[in-house]
Amino acid sequence: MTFKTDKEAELDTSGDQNNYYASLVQGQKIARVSTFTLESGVSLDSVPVAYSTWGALNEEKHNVLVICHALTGSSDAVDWWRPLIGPGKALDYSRYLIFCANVLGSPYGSASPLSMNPETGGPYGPSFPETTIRDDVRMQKLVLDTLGVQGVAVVIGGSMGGMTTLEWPLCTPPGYVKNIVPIATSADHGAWGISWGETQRQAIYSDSTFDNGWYKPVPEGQPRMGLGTARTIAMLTYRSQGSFESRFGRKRTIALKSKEETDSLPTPPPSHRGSMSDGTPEPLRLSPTRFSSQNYLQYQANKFLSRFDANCYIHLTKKMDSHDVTQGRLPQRSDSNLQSREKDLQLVLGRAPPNALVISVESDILFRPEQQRELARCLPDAKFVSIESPDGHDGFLLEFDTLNDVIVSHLKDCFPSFYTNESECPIEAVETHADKRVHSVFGEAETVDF
Ligand SMILES: CC(=O)SCCNC(=O)CCNC(=O)[C@H](O)C(C)(C)COP(=O)(O)OP(=O)(O)OC[C@H]1O[C@@H](n2cnc3c(N)ncnc32)[C@H](O)[C@@H]1OP(=O)(O)O
Ligand SMILES: N[C@@H](CCO)C(=O)O
Repeated sequence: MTFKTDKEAELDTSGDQNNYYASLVQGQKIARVSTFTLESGVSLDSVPVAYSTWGALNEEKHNVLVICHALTGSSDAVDWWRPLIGPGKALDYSRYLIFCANVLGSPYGSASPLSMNPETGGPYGPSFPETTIRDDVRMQKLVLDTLGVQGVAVVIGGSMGGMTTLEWPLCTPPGYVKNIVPIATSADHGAWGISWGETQRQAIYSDSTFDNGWYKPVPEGQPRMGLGTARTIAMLTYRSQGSFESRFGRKRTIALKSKEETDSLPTPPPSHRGSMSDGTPEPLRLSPTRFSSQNYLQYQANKFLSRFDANCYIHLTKKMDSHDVTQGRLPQRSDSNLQSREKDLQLVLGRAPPNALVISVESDILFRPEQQRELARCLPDAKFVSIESPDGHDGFLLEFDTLNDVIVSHLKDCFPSFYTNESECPIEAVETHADKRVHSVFGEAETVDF
């Protein structure tokens, strides 16, 4: 199938054969947009957009549920929201066509720093142009057009995915999106969020192997120290002090180190070692005792290094920094006619559909509950739900039961016609790979070899 018109998507199965990270994602498809002009004015040609779908379109082609992934997610929502997906669940592919696309700049299959730059024949690397949340929405809408979609029932997403969720009704024709569920997100990325992102980027820049972004872009070529440190910093913002204390407290563990790693440990001078009771220096331990929380962070860093790319990480954190729903959407005003922040937000978000469900995680220190309360006040007739969770920001990826209950009940209220018969799947031909997945097991590994 080929489209000659600019800015239409062509369905394609080739993807980018050289992208290792995209090969980690199961069952996704690729659409290719012939020409796309980014908000920055830069044009890209033959732009791949990786996406996954579950379920089928109804006759009116408007039973679409769009999921927007977070910073390091992929189009495979089953990978990170599995307990919410399935018949009778919040993301019910027997009632909706569920669509989730990978954002621009992510390593999981859409155009990114890993893509080939046609001008050089090599990967874009750090020269990949900046993209915005609005670019993602406009791009994903083109893919929906190609799939024949006439309208979207609801857009749901958390964190960066919540930013995308907010932009969907603002970047598409009025009435195209009927409802939104922004979770653990904000109307703009404030100084706090920008600064955490900058701290993580600085960790990457300071790694000597980063080479201004021109490292070999496969897991082995990564600026490992920098990206690993960025992830450990990020993990602290995704969780909470309470969850760290209750999970790890002062528990200790033995870090199993390789002989090479142990041999390369610097030998501290005797004055820096502890003392034995007779005053002689404490002997060096070859397997130093570590706190369990240190091990956990190291483990998370290593896990991340095997699945994410540093240039993509920098790109996506900058994309989040660009998020501001009011940007370019407010009338020109003189200084004497300035409005309050809330009035400005009401003006812009007033264009979103009514009855949004805004969800907050009460212990979130990154996207703070007051930011979601503000959204709920400024979106027309919105509802606000706070989820009790000790897990901080990542609560939106962990509190499955509560999320499921509040979203199901909300969708039943908003779209009763999709729920007329509880016992039957209104769409028979349901194609999904959701059922074939193995549930991931979260557990404690107190002694980890890395
Ligand atoms: C193809 C792709 O990869 S797509 C992208 C997938 N990822 C995403 O979509 C991003 C969103 N997901 C996330 O951010 C995370 O996965 C979350 C929030 C959903 C869950 O985080 P997790 O890291 O799985 O949870 P948690 O914090 O409980 O950590 C569990 C892991 O830490 C390990 N762990 C726990 N305690 C310790 C410790 N003291 N020391 C070392 N390791 C430990 C566990 O063994 C477990 O290991 P495993 O992941 O290999 O099973
Ligand atoms: N844990 C999530 C948090 C970002 O919101 C991620 O890595 O994408």
